[in-house]
Amino acid sequence: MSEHSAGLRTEQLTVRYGGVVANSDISLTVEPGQVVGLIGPNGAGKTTFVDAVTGFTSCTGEVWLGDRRIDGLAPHRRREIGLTRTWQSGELFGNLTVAENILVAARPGGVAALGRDVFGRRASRDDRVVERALAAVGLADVGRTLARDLTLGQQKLVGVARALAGTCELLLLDEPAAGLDSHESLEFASRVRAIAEQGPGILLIDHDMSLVLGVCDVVYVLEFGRLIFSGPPDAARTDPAVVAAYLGVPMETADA
Ligand SMILES: Nc1ncnc2c1ncn2[C@@H]1O[C@H](COP(=O)(O)OP(=O)(O)OP(=O)(O)O)[C@@H](O)[C@H]1O
Repeated sequence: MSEHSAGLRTEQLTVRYGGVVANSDISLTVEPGQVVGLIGPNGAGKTTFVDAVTGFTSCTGEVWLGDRRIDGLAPHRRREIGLTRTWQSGELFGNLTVAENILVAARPGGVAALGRDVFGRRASRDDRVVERALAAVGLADVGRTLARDLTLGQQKLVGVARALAGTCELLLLDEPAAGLDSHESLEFASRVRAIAEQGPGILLIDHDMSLVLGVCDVVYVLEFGRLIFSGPPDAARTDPAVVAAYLGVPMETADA
């Protein structure tokens, strides 16, 4: 992670898939150190937004990381300058250790590179990358554990550590807590908050409303590709448009 993280800003980001406007004029900001939620019903366009920001789908409009406009950059260049993400299908490689799972994502050459020079001069630098990434998610001692031997909650955190390894200015988490029980989800939320406090802004997509509304500083709500709300989580809980589009009924505040 960088000590001086850069925020994310999009201006009128629009994605069309044929006749479907999956994202329409989305202007959104994630400041360094902020946790920002992006919520909405299935098919609202949340993953499309992450794909567009990270360069995996094309868009019109503008994407900025700090003072650098990045919407013309290839996905791997955006990753190199610190725009990192998790994937909805972000399973770990069960037969690899946690450290190997992290290095596979963090290093050019992937699994092959691990075999080539695991005993070489890059090894100590790799150790530091793994150490820092695991410390950031509060899992200092699991580097040598096989990924399949972790609890689901630990696996989710290693998925986040994998995204944090190397340069991370801005972290996009796409349904990172799917499948966690309420206790694990609370633990996950505190880790997300702790990561943001170390510098990077975080964009969090999840359907667990206790998690999102509990941990985020700001939330944006999408419906049919359009933003229908942006503001503090407590205002989202009772906003009529958000309730009608997504929540169904107003939600109590976290401390109610
Ligand atoms: N590659 C694609 N080609 C064509 N249409 C797509 C593609 N990806 C997504 N869509 C469409 O774009 C819209 C937004 O989908 P998206 O997956 O971004 O929604 P989402 O909010 O992430 O949904 P979920 O909560 O189910 O993950 C949907 O109508 C979807 O069918």
